[in-house]
Amino acid sequence: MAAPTPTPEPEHAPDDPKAARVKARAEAKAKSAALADVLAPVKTRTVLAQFVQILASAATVVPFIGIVELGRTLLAPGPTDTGRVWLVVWLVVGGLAARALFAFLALAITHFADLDLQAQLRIRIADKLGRLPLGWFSRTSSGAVRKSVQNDVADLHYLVAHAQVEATAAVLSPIFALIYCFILDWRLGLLAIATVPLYALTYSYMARDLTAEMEKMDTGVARISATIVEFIAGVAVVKTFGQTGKAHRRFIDAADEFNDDFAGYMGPMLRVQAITTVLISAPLILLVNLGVGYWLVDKGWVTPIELVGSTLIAMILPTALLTVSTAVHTRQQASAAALRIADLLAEPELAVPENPQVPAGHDVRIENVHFTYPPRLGMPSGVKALDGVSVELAEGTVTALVGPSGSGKSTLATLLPRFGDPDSGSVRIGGVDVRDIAPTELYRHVGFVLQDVQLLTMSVRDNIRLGRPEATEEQVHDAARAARIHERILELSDGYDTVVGDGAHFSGGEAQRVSIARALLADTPILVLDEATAFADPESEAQIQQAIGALMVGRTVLVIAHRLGSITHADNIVVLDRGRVVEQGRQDELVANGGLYASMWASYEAGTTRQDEKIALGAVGSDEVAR
Ligand SMILES: Nc1ncnc2c1ncn2[C@@H]1O[C@H](COP(=O)(O)OP(=O)(O)OP(=O)(O)O)[C@@H](O)[C@H]1O
Repeated sequence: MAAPTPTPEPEHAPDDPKAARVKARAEAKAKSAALADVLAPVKTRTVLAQFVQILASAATVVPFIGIVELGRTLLAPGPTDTGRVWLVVWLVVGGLAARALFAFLALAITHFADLDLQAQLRIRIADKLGRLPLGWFSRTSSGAVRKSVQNDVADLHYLVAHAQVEATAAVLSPIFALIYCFILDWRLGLLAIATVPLYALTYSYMARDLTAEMEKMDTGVARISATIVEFIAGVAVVKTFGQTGKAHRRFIDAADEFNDDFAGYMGPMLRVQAITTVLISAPLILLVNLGVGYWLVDKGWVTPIELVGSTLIAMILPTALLTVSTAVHTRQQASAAALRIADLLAEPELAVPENPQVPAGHDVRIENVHFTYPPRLGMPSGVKALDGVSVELAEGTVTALVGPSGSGKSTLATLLPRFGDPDSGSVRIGGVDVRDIAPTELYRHVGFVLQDVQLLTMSVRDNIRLGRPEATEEQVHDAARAARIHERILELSDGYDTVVGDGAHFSGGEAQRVSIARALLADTPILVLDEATAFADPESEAQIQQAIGALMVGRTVLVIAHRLGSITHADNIVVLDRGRVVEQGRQDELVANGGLYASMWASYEAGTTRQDEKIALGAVGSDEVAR
């Protein structure tokens, strides 16, 4: 009898308040730790600024003392003691000046600290991006990366430059002033803060669930940012195919979701603010202080001038409390930003070998490789792309990877230049595991020309000699000639000096030939090639094929083949299906085998014949031919 299949545990126990609380606590702890880690480089300076702000806050109380002392002197019976009046006036002026000076100093310290921190973080992030595996970039949207580098780093500004100093001022200035109130009379001290406990209790009770709402809102902003970048990147295709409505949908969905999250946060937040602000509003404080204060004066426990002094102090409390709550809010926002930065900084880097080795030869041996893409939004379990693949590439031979879409061709090919490392199994070049080869050494051995051609905003010449900056003009021209792009470059306004994107606008096929020239010049003995010619017209395609032909000579080549016609002479054809090698061999062997390749070949030939017939009848345009 078959064993009963255990019921899988649900990933999240829904609506379990205890689990939710534990999770929330763990997240809050992670955020605090992330924030502390990100802010560590400026900690000493922010503490120093807070100390300076303590002095400024202490000076805040001097004008209040001055007012009471002035009142006492002026209202004292007999002639006015002008000497004492002047003394008090100078004291007040001195107090105000000291407060302004210390407050300025504190903010200057934090602003300079913030400038340094932003620069350091951007450098750390850029450095990190340089050490992440190339595969990370294809998994992560450029919108999310931009948000980390720009918005998240900038979100820390208010926290570092303002919030900590302002919160210190907001807490300590009233405390110093209140101490003075209590010195005047303990009843006046209590009266000044009479409405604060009510405010604090109401606020914390009403705002207890808002943190989660704010996080949702933050995630929403990241999602909108990512969809905008994706939408803009693909806008030409979208417009051409009249799919504006569909393509908008992802953005609209993200925006709608954000609207809901925003309303979910702002609605309760406004309610909290409206109710709690009344409890610390100036009229209510004035009413309580003057009403009860009149009674204290009437009883003879305090003098009217003391009541005026303490009432003025009570009036600064609302501003102070609002500053504190803004600082708390900013801290939450900055914590979320810090967590994203910390997450990015904690992404696993491409492991750099401690004792790097140099490959002895240029054969490639892929042994029992398994590879699973990490889980991501909407795909919690990850995708197993390679399932025990073994392939050997003899030195100087051409190996073609074929197989249905999604069979793992790109994943396998990009393991050679370490876009990612396999979960198990190994990729060896010249007998050395690619993980034991220093990255710079590896890229001297392995070059790649992929579908997504990246030309940088620099001169065409610099684009071509990216992998070999010391190349001479002649070598650059030779590579461009071999890649069938030299003539086209000479037609540009400034020839090889033309800057890509400014004066040089290449078609897809031309850009591909520039990247082939780049690979030719880099002259790596091993080459990973994606021979997609999707954008090319027949003439351009023929040129690309010639360029690729030039590129393949004398190298160990792994080519991802999309059109079987171009790889019939490959030394080995590896057929992948669902992450496994289902057959391999030469073209004639595989066709004779009658397996997956044979059926792919049959439909390829049938397609080509149909295309030829259509061309003969004049029924297709040139771009259709290219497809
Ligand atoms: N970045 C990624 N994150 C998650 N899954 C991925 C990622 N890239 C590819 N996959 C999945 O891994 C599997 C293999 O994909 P891969 O791109 O290697 O196949 P392919 O044969 O090159 O496909 P195609 O011919 O369409 O380019 C597919 O199921 C694919 O959906």
